[in-house]
Amino acid sequence: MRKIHIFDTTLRDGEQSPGVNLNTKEKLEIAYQLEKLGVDRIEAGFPAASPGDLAAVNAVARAVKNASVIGLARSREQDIDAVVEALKGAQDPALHVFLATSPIHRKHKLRMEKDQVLETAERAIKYAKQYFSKIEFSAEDAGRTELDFLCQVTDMAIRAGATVVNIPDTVGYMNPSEYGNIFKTLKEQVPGIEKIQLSAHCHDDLGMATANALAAILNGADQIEGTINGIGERAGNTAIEEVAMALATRADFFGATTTLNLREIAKTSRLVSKLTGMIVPGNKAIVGANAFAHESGIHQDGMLKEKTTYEIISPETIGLRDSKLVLGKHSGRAAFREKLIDLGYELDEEAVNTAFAKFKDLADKKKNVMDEDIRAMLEEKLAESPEVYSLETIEVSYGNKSTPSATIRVRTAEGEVKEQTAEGNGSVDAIYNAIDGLTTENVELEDYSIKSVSHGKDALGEVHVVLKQDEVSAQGRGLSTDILEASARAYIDALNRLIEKRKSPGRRDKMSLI
Ligand SMILES: CC(=O)SCCNC(=O)CCNC(=O)[C@H](O)C(C)(C)COP(=O)(O)OP(=O)(O)OC[C@H]1O[C@@H](n2cnc3c(N)ncnc32)[C@H](O)[C@@H]1OP(=O)(O)O
Ligand SMILES: CC(C)C(=O)C(=O)O
Ligand SMILES: [Mg+2]
Repeated sequence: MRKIHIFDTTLRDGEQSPGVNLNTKEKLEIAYQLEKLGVDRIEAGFPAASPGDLAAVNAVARAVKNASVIGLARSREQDIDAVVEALKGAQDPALHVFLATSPIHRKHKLRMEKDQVLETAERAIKYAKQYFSKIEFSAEDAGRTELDFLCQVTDMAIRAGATVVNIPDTVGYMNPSEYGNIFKTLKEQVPGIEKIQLSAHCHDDLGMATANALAAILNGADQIEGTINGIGERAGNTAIEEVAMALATRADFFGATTTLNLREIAKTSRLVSKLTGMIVPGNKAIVGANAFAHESGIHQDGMLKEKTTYEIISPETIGLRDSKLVLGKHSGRAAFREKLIDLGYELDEEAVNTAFAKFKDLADKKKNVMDEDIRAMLEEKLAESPEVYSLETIEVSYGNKSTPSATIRVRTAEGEVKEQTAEGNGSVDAIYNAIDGLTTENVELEDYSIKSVSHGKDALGEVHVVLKQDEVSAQGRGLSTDILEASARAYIDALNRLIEKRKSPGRRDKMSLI
């Protein structure tokens, strides 16, 4: 299999992401992790950009032992000198020098004719040659450069002494067949091309950075440049983890491989996200939180039977522990049953069905049903003692300039529906006054507490109350995504238990599974 070299530019192009600024310590931490990941080349920064970046590149250059360390420079002597300075102490230093070649860049940015571009780049490469044996030349905006001129530029770079020629799609304008064709043409038409490595550097403006990089590989590219998590200027660069996993997963198709230690991918992604502050979207290929998560019942059932039904990569390959079955409104019984086993509950089929129906109700109200939600739902008391009152509906009116009121409708054990409206000094007080008005019980609220069962705005709220009547007290619990409903449920639960206790005084409260 052909080996594809991985040129990591997380610390240079990745750092060009708006809002990202890595200090020396952070660059070093990422560089050490990139070494563990096994990238071949690390572009550590642009030393001419600032004394701080020069110092950071120098720290990386001195620290890294198992990858070549590279600094970027314009085709200007002072930039090249800054790279020479920054790479002092590097075990395997290399220069990356660039000049734009496309008509748009020549005319508007550089204000140079074609021959001036050729001369300037040639002069820079030859100047650098006295300091570096390894020089990569990039024809910036190669994607929008006339193909015959790009052949001329590549020829010049090889003759001047470049060891790698990079073909950047600087503005992410290419599609895979066009970009692949550039590599094919250069391979066919430029003399001496076999003496150097051809490199691909893609941007994701049209979402094709990885596809374009793979097309380059299919057409002879020896090196892929990219960043971890695909961060970088504007929409970012080719994500290295995507290329590495595409080659590993579809070796049958690409016939090429990297020497990356794939098990370090997840860790590297997390570190880069943490230090750059660039959050990885949940649906990001390979490293997104959902890349190995399955939510829908049919998929979960398939996964439980055989993982390859819905996973083309095993999470262990990139250093994750396992796939996740996420319970939500699309989940089915198979995944729910599995979750119950995971959480340590043994329920018979009927209990599973009852719990599953409750779970579906909850999933309609809540985006993510967490383990804590399921535990709380399962441990909610069984209607073991007959419910004297059960909550039918609740309506609360609250305004900071008006008196809160609540209308509660309950059903009695005999099937009678009763409704009562009451006011209170707060919403919960109004609810409790309305419930009091529905019953003939004279109870005292001894304790009230509320807590969130899981996390997030839609977390389940759990209310505990203790009611007292003639020295007998009972506690009740209510659970809902709405705290007022949870409050009403807790009060009615305690009321039912109090009535039950009065009827059979020796009996203890018992919580049990559904
Ligand atoms: C596609 C890429 O990712 S390229 C890399 C982008 N990275 C950076 O720009 C790194 C951070 N940059 C910087 O700190 C600054 O831009 C510096 C220090 C490099 C230069 O700063 P300044 O001297 O103030 O120049 P400024 O940034 O305003 O303009 C860039 C100049 O470089 C010229 N230039 C651009 N690319 C090149 C090149 N490859 N070779 C030679 N000159 C170039 C421009 O034409 C412009 O020249 P002009 O001032 O004569 O018009
Ligand atoms: C410096 C070059 C390689 C670059 O980042 C680009 O053209 O996108
Ligand atoms: Mg770039």
